[in-house]
Amino acid sequence: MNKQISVFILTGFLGSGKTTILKKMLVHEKAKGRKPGILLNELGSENVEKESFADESMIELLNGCICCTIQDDMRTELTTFIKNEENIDTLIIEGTGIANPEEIVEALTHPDLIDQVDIQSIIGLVDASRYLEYQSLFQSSKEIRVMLKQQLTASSLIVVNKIDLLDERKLKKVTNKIEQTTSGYTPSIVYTSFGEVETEVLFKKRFMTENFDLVKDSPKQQNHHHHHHTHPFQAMKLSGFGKVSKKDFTAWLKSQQLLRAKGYIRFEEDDTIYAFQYASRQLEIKPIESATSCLIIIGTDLNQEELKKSFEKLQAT
Ligand SMILES: Nc1nc2c(ncn2[C@@H]2O[C@H](COP(=O)(O)OP(=O)(O)OP(=O)(O)O)[C@@H](O)[C@H]2O)c(=O)[nH]1
Repeated sequence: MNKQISVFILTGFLGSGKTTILKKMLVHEKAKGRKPGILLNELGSENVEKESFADESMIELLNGCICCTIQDDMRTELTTFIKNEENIDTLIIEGTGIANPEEIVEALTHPDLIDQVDIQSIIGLVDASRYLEYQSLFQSSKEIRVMLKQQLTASSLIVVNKIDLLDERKLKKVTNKIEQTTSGYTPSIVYTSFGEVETEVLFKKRFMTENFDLVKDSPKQQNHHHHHHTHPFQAMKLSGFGKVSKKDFTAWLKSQQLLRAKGYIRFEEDDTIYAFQYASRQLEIKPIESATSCLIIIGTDLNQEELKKSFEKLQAT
């Protein structure tokens, strides 16, 4: 397999400190002798911070959020970037303040891209000085609260930033609120100002993507897969499988606890290879010219061994 680029995703509401932390990460990577690249996404037609990154290897995605509308753009841009900038070791993605990080994971786990990147962590920034206001029924909107929840529950590390701007009593309230929002997700939380987080904490690998090759992973070798319990939001890829029945596959997808599945597949019913998308419990298929079968699953607390076993059974029947 070719070299994989380590990817960090920075998320957090407007002004929470994403750019501040991004700059620190760039300094750290360079000091370690690694070459970082950055992907900046802006809602507007111009990136006002561009000047600060004039010397960096950079992709800019303007005029929209990395959501469904420009996800394809992001994937194409990334694929070209990876091809042209062979010496990049680390890629740091800063979403817009209103991006849902799951959409970024979605683009990175596209079957054509997943093997080239290694998602390390989703770092969620919180502006401690304004968090209570954003959570208040009176001072903010439902959209803001929903978005903050999406950002925090998808994060593998939460950085509570700007603690210089509030007292201990208020910080305690912020902590309680975050714990309430993320209950059941258990991401790690650190407290800081100006994004001063120890690099071991910041750069720790917290997002897991497991690869299962059904041809190579004979039953005897299965114990090679480690079980990581760092964060429940994760991805897995299955490859090396043959045709399956379309009916069984659809039923199987619906019987599993998944957020999302996608990939390339051949059905017993005909000889075509299809690109498929499974979201909101709906399966969509589209014939394509050529591809190697693979199945990518994204979810929380996936029982990967069980999923793999039950999918293997599907093939045998
Ligand atoms: N007082 C204080 N200011 C901070 C802290 N961290 C960042 N700032 C300032 O807050 C402002 C916004 O920080 P950025 O890092 O640009 O935030 P961002 O999340 O990238 O903002 P957007 O680009 O709007 O999404 C800047 O002026 C920073 O210098 C902090 O811990 N305390």
